Amino acid sequence: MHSELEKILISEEELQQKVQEIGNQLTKEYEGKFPLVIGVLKGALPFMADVTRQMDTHVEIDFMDVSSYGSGTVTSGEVKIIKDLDTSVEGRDVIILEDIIDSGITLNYLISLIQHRGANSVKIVTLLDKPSGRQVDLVPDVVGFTVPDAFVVGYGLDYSERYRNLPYIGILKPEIYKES
Ligand SMILES: O=P(O)(O)OC[C@H]1O[C@H](OP(=O)(O)OP(=O)(O)O)[C@H](O)[C@@H]1O
Ligand code: HPA
Ligand SMILES: [Mg+2]
Repeated sequence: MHSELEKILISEEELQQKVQEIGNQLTKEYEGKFPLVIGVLKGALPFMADVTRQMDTHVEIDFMDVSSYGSGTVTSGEVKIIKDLDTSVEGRDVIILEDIIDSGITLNYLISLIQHRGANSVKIVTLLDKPSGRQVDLVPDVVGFTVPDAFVVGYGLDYSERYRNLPYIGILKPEIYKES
């Protein structure tokens, strides 16, 4: 385990097992369709790479980069679009893939945007859900794991742009983010 972690919350094996289950579920739900899978950068990158490879249907992929955290552990409450989609969502069956829903502010914004642009359907799939952080009313359609009220890192999730490359999810030692 990385020395700056308090503990491992979800192992690499548990992640891979869950990703496979979610991929199978999406394969069944979108059979015969051509969903547009939107990954929310940067955190959703490993989850998106793994889950789309478990989907046995045609999929189109695209990315949005939005940010509300800056480099800290508390949301600014303001969502900025850093990179917009290349694809039109009009009439499409959209699947949004997220690494974590915490306050819900990022996804709340994205769902409204994509609905407003005329998507046929929008499904929210998140690897992690942290309900204790919620500031807006938002219930995802698919949740991999519910996590406690702690700052988690790994498998795409960062603190100050570090730890995204860990193959598991861990809880960061509080002294690491209290230092800065
Ligand atoms: O529910 P919320 O409180 O809005 O938090 C969740 C969002 O925050 C993180 O992204 P961040 O803005 O830190 O960008 P990153 O993915 O590039 O790390 C995370 O990846 C989610 O997208
Ligand atoms: O717990 C978290 N970890 C990393 N990024 C995050 N963005 C929102 N919550 C978190
Ligand atoms: Mg982040």
